[in-house]
Amino acid sequence: MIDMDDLLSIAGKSYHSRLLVGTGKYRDFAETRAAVEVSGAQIVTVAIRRTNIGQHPNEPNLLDVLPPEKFTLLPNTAGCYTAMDAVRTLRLARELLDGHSLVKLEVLGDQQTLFPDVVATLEAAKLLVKEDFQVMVYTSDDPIVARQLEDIGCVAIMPLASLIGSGMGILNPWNLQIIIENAHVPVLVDAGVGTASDATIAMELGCDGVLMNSAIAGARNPTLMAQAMRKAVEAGREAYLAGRMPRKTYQASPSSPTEGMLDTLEIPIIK
Ligand SMILES: CC(=O)[C@@H](O)[C@H](O)COP(=O)(O)O
Repeated sequence: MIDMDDLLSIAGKSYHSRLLVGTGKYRDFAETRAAVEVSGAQIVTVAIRRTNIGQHPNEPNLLDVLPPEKFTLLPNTAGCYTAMDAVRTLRLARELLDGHSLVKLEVLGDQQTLFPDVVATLEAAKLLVKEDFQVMVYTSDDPIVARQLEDIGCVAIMPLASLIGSGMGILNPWNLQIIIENAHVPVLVDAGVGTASDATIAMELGCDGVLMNSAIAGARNPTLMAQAMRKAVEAGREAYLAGRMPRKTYQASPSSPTEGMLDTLEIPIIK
């Protein structure tokens, strides 16, 4: 049973779900809506430069299927390659969403890897925090950059598990662990989750949440995968809170007592 008091707290607001989902790559808005519903996600991220949330008044609007009264929208800067592009994109989002300030910043370094440009990310984060945005920030799994982003005032740090859309899972759990241990704001894995066990591992490591898009949207059955991801995040969180059995050295330990066992037959040594 889920502990209803175990809440994810971001920028002063609390959420029961620790799974955050993207809204891209689905066949249509109906499929997006179905997957988001089943995932149980309360925070959904929207690529402002790709998705219509009012920029094009005569086209289908994502907000009609994911109303802001029901979901916390997280406008993101997917497709931005400079700090200023990202800042301008989020200013537009704030206008379209009546002053909404919780955003996800990502500034990409190149079109091939979609790795974050951490220098530009730091620059954009500084500008956005100054403009009173509450910035959740996509970054590399570098603990030093994570600390610098937190020092700037970002409200959540979102290191990648692996390349966006790759589905390769968590490549560097050790770095993630350092980031988690040192952070004073929520840490959420973002990008690269491929299947349910990846999400569980992230949560077992102590992540506060997981953000994903491709693993659900790209599954053969997106709504079924959305359900699996919801359970995976919950299971990982529970395992983390329960605390795993000690794992000090790789050494066997008999499951039944060894005292009082019958003597074995003496085996002659063959020369
Ligand atoms: C960084 C970013 O924009 C993420 O929201 C990304 O879209 C999710 O990555 P996956 O598609 O790999 O889950």
